[in-house]
This record gives sequence, C-alpha cells and structure tokens, in this order.
Amino acid sequence: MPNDKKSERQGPSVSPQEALDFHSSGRPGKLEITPTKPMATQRDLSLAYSPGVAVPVQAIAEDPSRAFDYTTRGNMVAVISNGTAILGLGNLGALASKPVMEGKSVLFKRFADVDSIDLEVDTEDADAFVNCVKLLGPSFGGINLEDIKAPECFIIESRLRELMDIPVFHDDQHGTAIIALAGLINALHLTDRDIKTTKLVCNGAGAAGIACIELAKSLGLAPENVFLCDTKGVVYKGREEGMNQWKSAHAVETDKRTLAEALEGADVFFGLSAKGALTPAMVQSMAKNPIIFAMANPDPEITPEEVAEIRTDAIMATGRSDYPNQVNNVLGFPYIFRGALDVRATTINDAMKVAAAEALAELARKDVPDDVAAAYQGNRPKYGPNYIIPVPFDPRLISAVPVAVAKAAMDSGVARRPILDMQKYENELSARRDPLASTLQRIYDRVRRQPKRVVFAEGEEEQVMRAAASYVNQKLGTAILLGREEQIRETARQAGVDLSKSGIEIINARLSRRNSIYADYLYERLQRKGYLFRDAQRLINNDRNHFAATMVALGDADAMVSGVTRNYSTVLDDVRRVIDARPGHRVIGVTLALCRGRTVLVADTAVHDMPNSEELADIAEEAAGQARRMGYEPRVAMLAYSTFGHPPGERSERVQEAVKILDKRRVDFEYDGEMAADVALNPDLMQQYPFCRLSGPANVLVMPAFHSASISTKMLQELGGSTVIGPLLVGLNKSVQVVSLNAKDSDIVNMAAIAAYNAAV
Ligand SMILES: NC(=O)C1=CN([C@@H]2O[C@H](COP(=O)(O)OP(=O)(O)OC[C@H]3O[C@@H](n4cnc5c(N)ncnc54)[C@H](OP(=O)(O)O)[C@@H]3O)[C@@H](O)[C@H]2O)C=CC1
Ligand SMILES: CC(=O)C(=O)O
Ligand SMILES: [Mg+2]
Repeated sequence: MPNDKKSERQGPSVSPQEALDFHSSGRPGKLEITPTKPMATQRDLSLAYSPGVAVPVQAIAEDPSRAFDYTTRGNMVAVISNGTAILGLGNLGALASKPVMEGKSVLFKRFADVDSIDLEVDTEDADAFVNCVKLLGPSFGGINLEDIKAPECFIIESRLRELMDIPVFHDDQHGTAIIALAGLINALHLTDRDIKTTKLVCNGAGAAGIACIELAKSLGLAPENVFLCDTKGVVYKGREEGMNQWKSAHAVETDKRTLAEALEGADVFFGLSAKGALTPAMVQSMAKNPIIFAMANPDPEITPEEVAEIRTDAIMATGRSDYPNQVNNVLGFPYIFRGALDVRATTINDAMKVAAAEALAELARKDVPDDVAAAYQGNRPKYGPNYIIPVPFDPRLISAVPVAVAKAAMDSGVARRPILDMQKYENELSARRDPLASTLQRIYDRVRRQPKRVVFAEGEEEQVMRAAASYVNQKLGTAILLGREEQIRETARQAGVDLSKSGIEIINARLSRRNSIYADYLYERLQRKGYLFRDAQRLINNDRNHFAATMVALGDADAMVSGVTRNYSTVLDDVRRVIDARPGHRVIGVTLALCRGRTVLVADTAVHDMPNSEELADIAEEAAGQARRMGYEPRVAMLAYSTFGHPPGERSERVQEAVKILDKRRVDFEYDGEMAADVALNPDLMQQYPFCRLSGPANVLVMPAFHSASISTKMLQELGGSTVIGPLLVGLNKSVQVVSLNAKDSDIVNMAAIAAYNAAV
C-alpha cells in the first residue's frame, strides 16, 4: 500500500511574533464574557438580581437539578490545569498554561458551542488540587482537566471522578486516546491488519501514552504486543528505575531495553513524548506499511518530511494542523462534552469514549459532500493514507460525535436527561455551527490553492504591514506594499514586523519603472473627463489608490486592498476612476452580518443612495451572486417597512416594482417581497404569508436605500453583537476591497483574502 503522496506541510505556519501579536492585539487574551439577558432597565435588574434572583435560588436549594434550568451550569465546562505538563513543553507552571487553557475554552465554544472558562490552579499538590476542583463543582456542568503531568494526573482524575457527579475528563489522557484510536482503527483497516496481532510501541508513559494504550487494549490489542517506553527505555517486568503503578500495569516480559530495540519489526508507533524522540533509523527498522503517529506538541517526535525521505509506505500522523492526519484532542473534547452535557451525563465512561472514536473513524471513511470539501484545504479528501481522520474544521463533526456520545451515555445508563428525538437533536447540533468560521475557512483554503498577488495600497501603515506579512505567512500569496521603502522598513523594524520573507515586495510609486505606463493608461481613461496628462501623472505619483488600482487594472497585481487611512467613498471614487464595472454588472457593497449562528448578506451598503426599482433588482442579482460565491444558496428578501402591500406607501411600491422586474428577468435564485425585516428573518412570521416564495428565512437582505442598509448593519454590530464584515465591493471588473478606517490587521487580512478569492472565482 504505497503512500504515493509525499507528506508535506499543508496549512499556514506562523512566526513567533505573529503568535505574540495575535494574543496581545485588541483585548489581550482570547476570551470575554457576554451577558445573555438584557440588563437595561430597573425591571431587568430586579429580575436578574435582587429580589428576582431569590426565586431560582430557592428552587435550586429545593431541587439541585434545577440549576441546569436557571443557570449556565448545563452548558459550562471548566478547563483546569496546574501547568505541570504544558503541551510537550514541560512543567512551566499554572500561569504559563493560561494561553493554552484559554485556547481550549475558545475551541469548546467555536467547535461545539459549549461555554467554557479556564482556571489555572497554582499547586503541584494533588490533594490541594483535588480539593479546589471539588469545591468549584457546583459552578460547572463538566470539568476538563488539562496538561497535568503523570502520575499525579491519574490520582487527581480518579479522585475527582469519585467525588463529583458531573463528567471529569482528563483531556490529555482520554481526548488524545480517543482521537489516536480513531486514527488507528482506520490505519489498521487501510493496511489490512488485525488489531489482535498488531504490535504497537508507545513512546511516552505519561498521561497521554498510558491512556492511549489502555483504550487500544480495550479495543483488542494484545497486552504482550504493546511496548511502553519512557525516558529510561522500555517498561519491562522487573524494571525499578522511574516506575510507578500506572507504568507497571503495562510492563511486559521482554529482553528489549531501548526504544530502538522495541521498534524493530513493530507495526505501529505512538509518540506521546517529546520532539525528535524517533530517529529515521528506527523508522527504517519498522514493519512494512508502518503506522507512525508522532503526536508530541508543538513539535512531533519525527517530522513527516523526515519519514518521507526514508519510507514511502508509512501512514503518518502528527498532532499539528499543518500536516495531513492531525491526531489532536481538539477533534474530541468539544464534541464529547457537547454530547455528555446534552444528556446531563454523570460521567464520561469507556462506552462513550469508544463511541466517539468509532464515530470519528467512520466519518473519515464517508464520502465528502460538496459543502464539506471546502473545509479540507480545498481538496476533496479521499479515505486513504493521507486522510485517516477528519480535520477539526469538518462541519459534520458537530452532529456526528455528540450524537454517538449521547447515545452511548443513554445506553450505558449515565444519562440523566435522555434525548427522545435523535433526529431533532442532530438538526439542532448542525445549527450550532459557527458559519463565519466555515465561510472564512473556505475562502482561505480556496486562495491557498490558487495564491494571489495582492497590492496593499497603504503600505506605510503599521497594521497594513502586519496584514501583508500575515497574508504571505498564511500562504495566501504574495503581497505588494506601496510606499517609500525606507519609511516602511523603519516602521516595520520599530513595530517588530518581519518583512524579510520572500513574497513581500515594496514598491514606491514614484520610482516604479511602470510609472509612465500607468500614467498613460490613466490619462487615456480620464482625458475626456477634464484631466490633463500631468493630472494623471500626479495621481499615479502621489496617490497610492490610483497607482494600486492601475496595477490591478493592468494585471501587475491580482487584487487590491485599501481604506485604512481614507473614507470608504473616497477610496471607491479613486478606484472607479481606474476600474469599471464588470460588463453587465452593477457595482454594489455587500455586508456580511453574522449573529447567533446565522449569516445574512445585506446590500447595498456602499454605492446606491436611493436605488430605483431597476437598480434594486440589479442589487438583488449582484448580492445573490456574491452569496453563491461564498457558498450560500441565496434566499433574497426585498425589504421595506411594509409586507406584501401593507401598510401601503409610495416607498414600498418601488420595492414591489423591483420584484416584478426580477420576475421578468427569470433569475435563478429565490426572492420575494416587499417584506419587513422580521418577516424575512423569522419563519413563524413568514408562515403568516403562505404564498411567500421563500423556502426559508432570507439570507440575503436587499435594503430599500443606502441609509437603511448602513444604519441596520451598524446597529447589528453595536447592539446585536453581530460580527460584521464589509461592505465587500461586488461587481467591479477587477478585484478590489476597501476596509474601514483604522481597520485592524486581522480585518485587513480577511479583506485581502476575500479580494484574492474574488479574483480567483
Ligand atoms: N496530539 C495530542 O492531541 C496530544 C499530544 N500530547 C503530547 O504528548 C506528550 C506527552 O504529554 P503528557 O502525556 O500529557 O505528558 P506527561 O508529562 O504526563 O508524560 C510525558 C511522558 O513522556 C516521556 N518522555 C518525555 N521525553 C521523552 C523522550 N525523549 N523519550 C521517551 N519518553 C519521553 C516521559 O517519560 P518519564 O516518565 O520517564 O518522565 C513521560 O512518560 C507531549 O508532547 C504532549 O504535547 C499530549 C496530549 C494530547
Ligand atoms: C493537544 C494537547 O492537549 C497537548 O499537546 O497537550
Ligand atoms: Mg494538553
């Protein structure tokens, strides 16, 4: 079973500076807490706090299970660590573990809509730690222990499991074991091996290593075929140095003493130890079609490149996201807790772990449908050596894994609130997916497949340099910074932005050898609009928007981003002097608003002040086209203050007329109107109009005028807590995006990626 595809990095690599900037930008850290109830009036205060709050207090005192109804407990998991085994970095203390724990909390939310808070407990004393967590128990629906070193982690977890009636789960043990097992099930299947006769060597006899071999044995691996190694070599019967009861339980009768000896002829290597622990010579000595899971983080025991140099028949996995086959517990803990919380499980038992592993393994064997293919770096993965396990961005995980876990909890009798309608539960799970993340992920992946050259017009601005560096680092393409080279380099030096990477070019408009060609081009476009040649030359020399747009117009760049230092409409006017609308199209602005798991595109948020009916119909067509390009099947609502004629009014007639125009054009997407925003978005209200032609809530909202579009999106952002992206410029003949004044580097990169994406599709 030769592995024809050489292992290579697939995802973005990040520089140390980028990692620091990411964590410190804006509000430091990765989490914030937002209220779920209004706290605006005296009445709100009376309900949320005294006296109203006394009522749920009494209800919970009488019946503790009511805490799940009246508080956050049922959806709240604590990620708790003492920092004694942070990733593979060792014992760096509780405080240093905080970035990882915040990260785990964010992943709980991002992947499975589980609310989570990180708690760093500053003690290495197991009793003190247990006592602390136990006392915090009433606050949470589950406890995710993280990065606590062995053997204390075994003592801590088993004591807490006895003491608490909510799931306590040491992620480095069981999360890792579940994912490794899922990968192993498929790797064994692909190499035609029987688990009963498979020989496995696990390097690392700590939390993760021991849990992995325990779960593997529970699935049929023969104890005599499993060799456990640690810093002292093989864990054999009779060994005394560096032993503990958890290692002893897996000691084997053997004369092998070193990892190298254990690996001779072995089928499987599990690495849960440290960077570089596996050498090419050891890999060479393994059996045919070896299975190598080098899972140490952040650097694996051996890299896929090193393995590929010496063997082409290996199935290779790491804990990292930038190689194929990421065996990392992020695939597990969010979904396992989701399922456990939803049935109010008292624990996470072996049946639930095995069910999760099998669900993950099965998912990787299924055909990947179109809407899922996008999550896979743009390539539709096919079950095989380079795809034995789903990627964390696979949108099917949220419905597949929790369902399996919840069912197993119910079957094994630990569910306090069984789910009666599993199909309904599965649908509810899918609705928890964060659509922004998948949309942006899809865009990024597509651009990575077809990298583009983006010109950043405001190259002297610090956040623009950061964005350009990040764009290149993320392998989205090459970046051109416009500006004075010395100035840019000095600002970059002071700000600690690394511009030395290949793929970042600095161009000074005045000194460019294309300068006169650009001036000729611009003059030809503007000579009948009152411009002299010297005016065109001045615009090219002095105005970076004109220079950048001309670069794109003449094919010297694929896309352009600007707007950090000038008003949107000013940049748009500059660009329109250089670039026309695509033939047959109308230039409009589309804003993406993401709120509570829902995405809507709002148009026109940039160009038409008071569109007439024809223009409204054009806007609907352009916005529907953009929705499709972003992977949504458009359902367009033509909005007004009235719904289907009531109350009547002249302004609504304009919108009604636009609907008739769309009827005549026989467009190939769903649309209807005129209707009010609540009817467009609320299926219950829409049902009151059974003749409405939309098959579900609208996802494209065409506003009757610019002011309503602009006001509503800004209110969504400020009051509704929506993430708002845009306006995206749509309908231009070349790809240009304008960011908002003072946009942050991350916003600029998103816009650059969208510009590059629009240039590609
Ligand atoms: N991919 C994933 O999802 C996960 C990966 N991991 C990774 O696994 C590793 C271990 O984590 P964890 O089990 O929590 O940590 P622990 O501290 O509990 O255990 C570490 C184990 O690794 C052994 N070890 C360390 N260095 C070497 C080496 N060079 N050769 C052989 N054995 C070595 C230690 O040996 P000794 O007992 O002799 O000290 C110990 O048994 C880390 O790199 C971590 O990042 C962990 C969890 C999840
Ligand atoms: C992934 C993880 O939890 C670890 O490496 O510790
Ligand atoms: Mg960990």
